[in-house]
Amino acid sequence: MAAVIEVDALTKEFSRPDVRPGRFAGTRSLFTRARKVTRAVDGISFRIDAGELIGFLGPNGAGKSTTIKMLTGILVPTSGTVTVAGQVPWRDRRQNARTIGAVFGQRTQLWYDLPLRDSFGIIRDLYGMDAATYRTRLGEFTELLGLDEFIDTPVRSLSLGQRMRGDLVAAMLYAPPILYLDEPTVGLDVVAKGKIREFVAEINTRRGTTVVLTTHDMDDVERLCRRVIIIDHGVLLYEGDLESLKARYVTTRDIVVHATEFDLTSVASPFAEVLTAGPAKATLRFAPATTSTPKVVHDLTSRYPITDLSVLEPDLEDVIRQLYTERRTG
Ligand SMILES: Nc1ncnc2c1ncn2[C@@H]1O[C@H](COP(=O)(O)OP(=O)(O)OP(=O)(O)O)[C@@H](O)[C@H]1O
Repeated sequence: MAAVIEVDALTKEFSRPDVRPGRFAGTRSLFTRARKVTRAVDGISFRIDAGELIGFLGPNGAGKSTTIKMLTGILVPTSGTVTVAGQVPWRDRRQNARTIGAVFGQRTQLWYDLPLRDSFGIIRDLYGMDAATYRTRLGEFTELLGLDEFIDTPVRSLSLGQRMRGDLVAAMLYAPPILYLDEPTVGLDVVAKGKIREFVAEINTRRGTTVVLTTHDMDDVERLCRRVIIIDHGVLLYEGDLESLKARYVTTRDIVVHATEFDLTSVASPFAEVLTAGPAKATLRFAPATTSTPKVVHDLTSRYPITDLSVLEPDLEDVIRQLYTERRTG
């Protein structure tokens, strides 16, 4: 696969006058040249292939928005390079605007007083779309996202979930090959979240749109992303498969067994440690690095009349927390 986004040693510093508290606090900055520099992004490099749906993660203040702003051409880097579909985003802004779509969860790009339908019409004209393509695409998106009920309602009267769906359509109408989504499900109910996830998965698989998804919602990540980039304090912590990340940080797995006609209180296994054991249910822990799941399952089911069994999935939130902690203390 060819890389569609290439980021190399990317750095962004923000600098502002350093006003210190004191007797002349208010006037000090007029007379000194002292400036306070924040390095929001600190030399990160990564590649995103065409057609990927990648999670871009990090705690608050990690530098995610600053990075996305450089990828979309809103901010100019202090140093380092970015190419998006062969262009330098802040230099080729006009061309870049056709290459990318962007949705920022916290604010809308739609016209507040207009119904969605009129906003979409403006986008059609801005991007010079032909009538047939526009009609087909809008029809397809309307159906996917269930826009019918509110497409003629002014944006200011829409609920957050409805508005988000409108924003997604607006970003995808002209079929940009790359879509940036910044917290697209924040504050939404389960139904609206589900619709948005379905839409994102659909455009990624069916149209091959490359999607860069920033989110604090680990459900979004689990459901949508195979690969993730994780940053903290402007530094790259991880770039790779979600599964490998879990494998690296999850050193133990828990298995829960149930029995209806047998007392599990004294359950034991040479391959796992018993965490809790009651008459009908027991939880055991094993190390996947040395013992395979089938081995533990086979051992338990061959020796006990087990009626139900489940291996607990590692919690992504725990994995990521561990990654942040390791970096801060290590
Ligand atoms: N215009 C600016 N001027 C000064 N500092 C800034 C500016 N924009 C961002 N920062 C600082 O840069 C750092 C990274 O901010 P950024 O918004 O990129 O983080 P984030 O990962 O998007 O966080 P969140 O998840 O909270 O949105 C923060 O310390 C922030 O205060």
